[in-house]
Amino acid sequence: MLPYEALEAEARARLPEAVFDYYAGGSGEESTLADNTAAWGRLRLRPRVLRDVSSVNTGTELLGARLASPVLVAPTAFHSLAHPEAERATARGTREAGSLLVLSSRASRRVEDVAAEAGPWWLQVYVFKDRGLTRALVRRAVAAGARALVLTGDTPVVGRKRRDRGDSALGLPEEDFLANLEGLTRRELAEQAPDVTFADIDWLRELSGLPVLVKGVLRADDARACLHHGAAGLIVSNHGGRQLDGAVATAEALPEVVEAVDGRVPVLVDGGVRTGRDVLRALALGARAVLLGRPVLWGLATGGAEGVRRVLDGLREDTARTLALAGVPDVSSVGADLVARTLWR
Ligand SMILES: Cc1cc2nc3c(=O)[nH]c(=O)nc-3n(C[C@H](O)[C@H](O)[C@H](O)COP(=O)(O)O)c2cc1C
Ligand SMILES: CC(C)CC(=O)C(=O)O
Repeated sequence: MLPYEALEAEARARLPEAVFDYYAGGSGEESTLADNTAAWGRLRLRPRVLRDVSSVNTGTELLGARLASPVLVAPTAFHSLAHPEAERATARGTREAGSLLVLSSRASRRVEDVAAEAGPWWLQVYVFKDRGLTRALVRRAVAAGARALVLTGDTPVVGRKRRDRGDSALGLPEEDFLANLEGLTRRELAEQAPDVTFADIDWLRELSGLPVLVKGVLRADDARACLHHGAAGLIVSNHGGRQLDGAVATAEALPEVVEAVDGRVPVLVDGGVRTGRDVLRALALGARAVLLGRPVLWGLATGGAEGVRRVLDGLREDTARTLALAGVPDVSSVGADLVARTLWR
């Protein structure tokens, strides 16, 4: 079994079935979920030979943050389903690994408590129907030291997951569901705003004074519109195959977005990144960094903060070995020549 498969199997054995299915599952027929991993695997590599790789540097700088590798933690909801220390453990493991946490608006612990354990972190923003809830959360995140906001653009409504057994099967306590929605006592009021638009990028930037990245971009025209509204970075993502099923795999969408952005802001990518080879493929297609969703949840479920650290350290080591095998001594010198584009169609 590959290390990722073994980790997932261990998490599956530990978690209640409904929780595992909530984390692992995708929407619709799960075709995008399957495609994400498969699409990275289809990209063939073109290693360089006879380069001195006696020292390989995976260190990366991203919007002012120094990171041990170009791998970040993607925002995922409700970590208390995986571990009693929840997002506090995720934050600690991420910091110990020298990575950056993107904290979900749907975190099950208060942002202030998570921030106390975190290294550099960004807040993922869902715009709620009641924009006052979003405003209050953003203000708290700024006060607690968030360095950027990540507006998720692909979730005006929540995708229907085929393995969903309903909220009650998850057993998520009400206070965990509402952890960051101040004063809210009923779940219904925490609905996504279906009228979220590009103008909300401007709103969030003015409200917070922080750089705003947009997550969920899969097209060149949307990428250009985000830049027009002052986005400081883009994340090519299909939400791990949990929103519009049938949406293009992120490895396929990335080149189009990179081309449209033309180096003006960093482009990141997530979805099905599991190995150092996948990290190399993403960088070769022009991404500055990748984000990990489910692998971090499996690390948390199997080992708390230490489990999260192990997952991130493991991927950093795999990335370093991959770079050495590809003849690349420094992540910053990964270029488009590393992938065979003729086979990629
Ligand atoms: C259980 C789960 C919860 C998620 N919750 C959020 C969320 O609250 N906000 C968000 O922007 N994305 C959310 N995502 C999407 C991730 O940020 C990310 O795009 C995706 O998981 C990356 O794919 P991967 O899991 O294959 O690595 C969630 C994904 C999962 C699996
Ligand atoms: C509460 C949901 C909107 C969280 C999420 O983004 C997801 O489960 O994919």
